[in-house]
Amino acid sequence: MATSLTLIATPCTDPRSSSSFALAPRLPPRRSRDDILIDPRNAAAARRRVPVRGAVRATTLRSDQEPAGDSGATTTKLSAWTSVRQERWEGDLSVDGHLPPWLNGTYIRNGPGMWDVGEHAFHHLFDGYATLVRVSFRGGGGARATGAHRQIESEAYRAAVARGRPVLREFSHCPAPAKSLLDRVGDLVGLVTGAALTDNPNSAVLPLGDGRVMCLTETTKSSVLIDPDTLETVGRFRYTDRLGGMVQSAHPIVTDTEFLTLLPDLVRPGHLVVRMEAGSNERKVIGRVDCRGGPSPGWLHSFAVTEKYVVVPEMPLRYSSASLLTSELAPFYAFDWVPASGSYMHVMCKSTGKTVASVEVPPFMAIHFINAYEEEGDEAAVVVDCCEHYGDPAIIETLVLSRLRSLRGKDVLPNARVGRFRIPLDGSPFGELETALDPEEHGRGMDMCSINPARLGRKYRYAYACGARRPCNFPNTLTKIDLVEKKAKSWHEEGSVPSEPFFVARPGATDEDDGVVISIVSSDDGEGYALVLDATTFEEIARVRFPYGLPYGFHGCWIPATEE
Ligand SMILES: CC1=C(/C=C/C(C)=C\C=C\C(C)=C\C=C\C=C(C)\C=C\C=O)C(C)(C)CCC1
Ligand SMILES: [Fe+2]
Repeated sequence: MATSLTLIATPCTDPRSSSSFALAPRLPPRRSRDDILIDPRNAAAARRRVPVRGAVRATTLRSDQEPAGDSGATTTKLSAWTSVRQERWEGDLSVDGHLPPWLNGTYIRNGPGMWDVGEHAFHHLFDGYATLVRVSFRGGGGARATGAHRQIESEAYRAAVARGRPVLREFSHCPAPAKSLLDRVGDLVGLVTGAALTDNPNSAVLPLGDGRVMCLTETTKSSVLIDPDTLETVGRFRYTDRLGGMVQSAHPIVTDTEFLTLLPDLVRPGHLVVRMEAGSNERKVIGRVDCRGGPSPGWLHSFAVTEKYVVVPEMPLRYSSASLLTSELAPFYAFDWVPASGSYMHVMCKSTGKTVASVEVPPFMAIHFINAYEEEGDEAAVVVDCCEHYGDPAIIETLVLSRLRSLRGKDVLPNARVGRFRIPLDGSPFGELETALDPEEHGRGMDMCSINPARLGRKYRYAYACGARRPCNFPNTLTKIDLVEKKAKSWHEEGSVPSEPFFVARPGATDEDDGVVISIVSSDDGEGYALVLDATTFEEIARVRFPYGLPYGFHGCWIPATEE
């Protein structure tokens, strides 16, 4: 079996695009299925898996360690959990349906699209090397769009490709300890300084207020800038402050003027709340929240803000400092589940840095916060919504790749709901956690959410998220949640895996749901397309098709076209 991962340039001439190319890693052949020849010149053939003369040979990187499949896992053409087959591609996309004439700009999605390197197959969804997918809409409602995908060239990715195996610590993967004493000293230095941790920025993609576009995940060093047109990795985002910190939230809150984020303190459990002005690389501390439980801060993938406050969650799934500093896996990979440590919500005033509320709340488990807002009056409070997994960290294990591949159609997705916290601002010691709407409305699946950004930190009505049509092992619907009527509408197609529904507002819109929702879908028959839904009716209005299936990805963003 070929194990070399040397990158080889393989020119790819696509008559529909003058700038198409592919750079395919030399990869081990698949064992379980036929190799696939993808030729962007013949999308239909690629979809039917018909080899095309002169096509770019791009071998699929599917893991050999896939368990003996059931539920059709061995026969499906679904590409969601399969490594992207080429390092990059770019070309024209065909549109089925009618795009709104005002849709003029670029949608980019980030996510872990490559889970295999050399002989090594990653174990967990979160481990994959970052793959960007772009769809550019030209406005005017035309029947064409352009698209691309490209790997982010982090140090973790480049080193893995060069060495034919992962070199840095990924979510569920710790590199084997060095053999020589000298190398072991080097390893220790790497662990203590954070140099041994990944910089693979596979979670979010964020247009900053100054026009730069950042991709990142949970390590501070994973912040990189990319070119939104070419998807090229521009380079690491260098913070010019001296705040350091090994980890950060993967979801900074970015507006035209600022970038707010949280830096967990693993040594003295707490979080620094920091702000960076648009155009700057310097984070400044707003304040510090001390954790109330221990022994380390609660995992903080995302958080929420209101107009005046930053809400800092503290849940019992806590960073395992030992795991991050010794490169050994904890019970939940990088985390420990410590239910006795309690669950808390802290509220910090953005302008003074003072903690105005710190309450104990019922146990919770949330990866993604949806939004938050202030309620005024006699019973002033902060309301915070999240995708809540009933205080159970089982969702982490649900996202192991072998389970995603082999348990399709089995009803093993843990229940989730829209959890709504009420944090009183009158000094009361406790906050409430209730279910915002009957979870049956969205099939008891709930994650990967977006809102109209104009409602950020304000009272709002609609959230878009992935829900469930059971039986399923992964969220498989796109769902619009009406938090006032407490109802949901869903899009679903049997066997398809849609990624985060991302809301894009119509320019000039005043209604909260006036716009479209974009999601990238990996379909059961092996196709990959951007689905565009009318956000008001939640009806499908267009599919923008890639000539090959796409891997699952996490979060998207929208960059409006600039006036020419
Ligand atoms: C989490 C830590 C690390 C790495 C994290 C990475 C690389 C990615 C995390 C991605 C996440 C949390 C994605 C969440 C997706 C949730 C889904 C799809 C939910 C579906 C539910 O139904 C480090 C940097 C390795 C170490 C610190 C912790
Ligand atoms: Fe996320």
